[in-house]
Amino acid sequence: MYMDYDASTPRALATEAVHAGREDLAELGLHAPPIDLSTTYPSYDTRAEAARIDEFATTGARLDGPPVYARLDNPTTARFEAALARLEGADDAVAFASGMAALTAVLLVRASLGLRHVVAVRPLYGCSDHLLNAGLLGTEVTWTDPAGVADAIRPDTGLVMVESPANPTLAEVDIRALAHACGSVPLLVDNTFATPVLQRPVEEGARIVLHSATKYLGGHGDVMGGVVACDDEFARALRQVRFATGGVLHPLAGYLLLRGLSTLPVRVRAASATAAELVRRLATDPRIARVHYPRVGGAMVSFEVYGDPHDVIAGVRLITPAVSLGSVDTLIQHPASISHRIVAEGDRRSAGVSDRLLRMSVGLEDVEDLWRDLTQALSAPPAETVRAPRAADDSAAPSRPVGR
Ligand code: MET
Repeated sequence: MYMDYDASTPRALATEAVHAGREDLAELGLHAPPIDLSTTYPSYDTRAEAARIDEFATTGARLDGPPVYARLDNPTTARFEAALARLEGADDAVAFASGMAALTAVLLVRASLGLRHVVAVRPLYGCSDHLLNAGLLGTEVTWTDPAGVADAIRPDTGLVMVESPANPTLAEVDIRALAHACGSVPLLVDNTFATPVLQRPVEEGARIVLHSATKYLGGHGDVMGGVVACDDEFARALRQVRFATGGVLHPLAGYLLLRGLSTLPVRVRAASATAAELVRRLATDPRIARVHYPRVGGAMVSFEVYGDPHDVIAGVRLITPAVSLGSVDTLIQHPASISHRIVAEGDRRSAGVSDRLLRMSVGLEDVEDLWRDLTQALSAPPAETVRAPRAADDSAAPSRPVGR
């Protein structure tokens, strides 16, 4: 299985993005990474397989040779994991079926050690907030601000969790200071919005970096996945949980995510430049009450409108009104209605997620086209009708307005 890397020759992020996880391809006589769709792997030596299964159950270490069964490991996904770990400056990475499956595995690793208490800073992505707050996995959460983290830590605290820049307000924390405040408790940073192009939390003392790979890592809105970059010890524990609970990434998704990484630096930089220009224009627009944009930069922009945010969503024509982010095209959504709907209203508001807040994921379109669409949507009269979605096989039919 692929894992070769000579750490004595450090390379720039842009170089790693196109080469990490692929170093053996030329020797294999390949250019594109191979996709291994096997669910099982043959062996004529059952005693040897039993020994390998024992080894995995004991250590969680990646096996030499074929993975026995696809729930243990996959060579295509392993390339993506190796590449993402390299970009994040981590020892290793473990991929999952979604970001929520990845967060679940992290919580289970800690809970299995009896460390069921989590300290977390709001806002987090709405479903992360819900997973912690509802205690679905037997965990208990204490919400605090960054300054309160050290005091909130208890003997049974297994994790401190933050998202920076946070979904959807783009609030940031000082990761280095927070890692210091955590002491020996692992700090998890959700780095989905910044990506390793703009921020590498491991270098600032975080032990665990979480991504919804569905977003910038995939980059094209066509693959769902999650990944955790961390040290070797934590990665082994995550692999054991992944084997036991089954939230594996499909190898085709592993292939697409590896391909996505190769353009990650250019996509993030180009979209960030456009986002920064839109922020400049929004900041002086009289229809906008407040613009949120993080110091670290990036392609996410949030803003509060004086008017009805639902009218803006109904008014866009080039920009796609949809949840999610990190794709090549620009998306806009209303967090209080969608991404953070599951968070109780009071918790949402106290975390700074106002009902007038809109969250935009800036894509790779021309900035003037985006500005034209945004500015006409901001001026749109109150929407009395909404467009019905068109069926895929119905493209010739006119869209039918539907009463609200
Ligand atoms: C199911 S709603 C959210 C999807 C995604 N995590 C987002 O924040 O847009």
